Amino acid sequence: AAAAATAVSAKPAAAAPLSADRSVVRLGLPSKGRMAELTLSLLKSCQLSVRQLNPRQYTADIPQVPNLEVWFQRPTDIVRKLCSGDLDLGIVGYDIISEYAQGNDDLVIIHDALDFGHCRLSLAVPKEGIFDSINTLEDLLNMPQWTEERPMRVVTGFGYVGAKFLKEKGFKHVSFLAGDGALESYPAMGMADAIVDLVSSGTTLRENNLKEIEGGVILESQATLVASKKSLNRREGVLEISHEMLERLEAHLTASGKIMVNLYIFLCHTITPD
Ligand SMILES: Nc1ncnc2c1ncn2[C@@H]1O[C@H](COP(=O)(O)OP(=O)(O)OP(=O)(O)O)[C@@H](O)[C@H]1O
Ligand SMILES: O=P(O)(O)OC[C@H]1O[C@H](OP(=O)(O)OP(=O)(O)O)[C@H](O)[C@@H]1O
Repeated sequence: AAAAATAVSAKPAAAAPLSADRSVVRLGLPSKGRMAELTLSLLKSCQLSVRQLNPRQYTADIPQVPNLEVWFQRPTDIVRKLCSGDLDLGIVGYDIISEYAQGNDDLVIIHDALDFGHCRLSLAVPKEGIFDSINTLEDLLNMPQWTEERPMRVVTGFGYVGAKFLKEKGFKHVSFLAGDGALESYPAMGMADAIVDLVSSGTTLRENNLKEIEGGVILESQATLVASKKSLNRREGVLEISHEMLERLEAHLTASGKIMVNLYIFLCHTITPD
């Protein structure tokens, strides 16, 4: 068990050397969860239909793009595998990149607004009790309740960005508890004072008697196309495939009235050395 524990690190994978024994380009797509189907339908709208022979297989292809392998992975693993050099491109939410790449500068977002998976990562507290008159981050920061012995207990699946945000905002007495889901239940169970979680419609917060506070949005997220800079610079075909995907995404999103926010591109000359 000790050996296993040392093999698993909370830190992002260090930028790995590019594996030379692979000539095919790899794109990671979400294998399940709310992003999975939306990703496939966006690609389909861009005439980039993914062909998966068997729904239990994790690999597929896009006939219009030769030399590209699609790998279905959990979003967190897409980011980890981009960092380790085992994927070259991926489609994932910006929230997941922020949390799991942890500033790894090998990752580059080449399209930051694919127009689905919109949500925000937000700090929320109970509507009532000691939080009755707490409406801003400053109110929360100035609450006398938080001390070294009794810190504000925050439950989240976003320990890295959550802690970074609160530290930057001047919170000193905070402890974090990791949770995977149904985080909105923790305050009512007496296990946490606040939560840092994704919010979209706000219904889940409301139904659990929680509220967001002014200044408490940590980040805004939607689906993005992300690449390994090393792959873009050095693996044959990655730049061309990125270009092709971006052109098709741009054509589709522009036709549906969306503005391209960040065509990182292009690309050809602007990728900085890794
Ligand atoms: N309520 C929401 N509305 C819109 N997009 C969301 C919402 N919640 C999450 N997302 C986006 O969808 C992504 C995947 O969320 P989802 O809950 O499906 O995760 P998952 O891959 O099934 O993992 P897990 O089940 O472990 O949470 C998130 O990283 C985020 O970018
Ligand atoms: O603002 P809303 O539209 O209500 O959406 C917010 C909820 O959506 C996500 O949970 P999800 O449905 O993925 O379930 P989970 O709690 O198991 O992660 C998120 O973690 C919130 O709980």
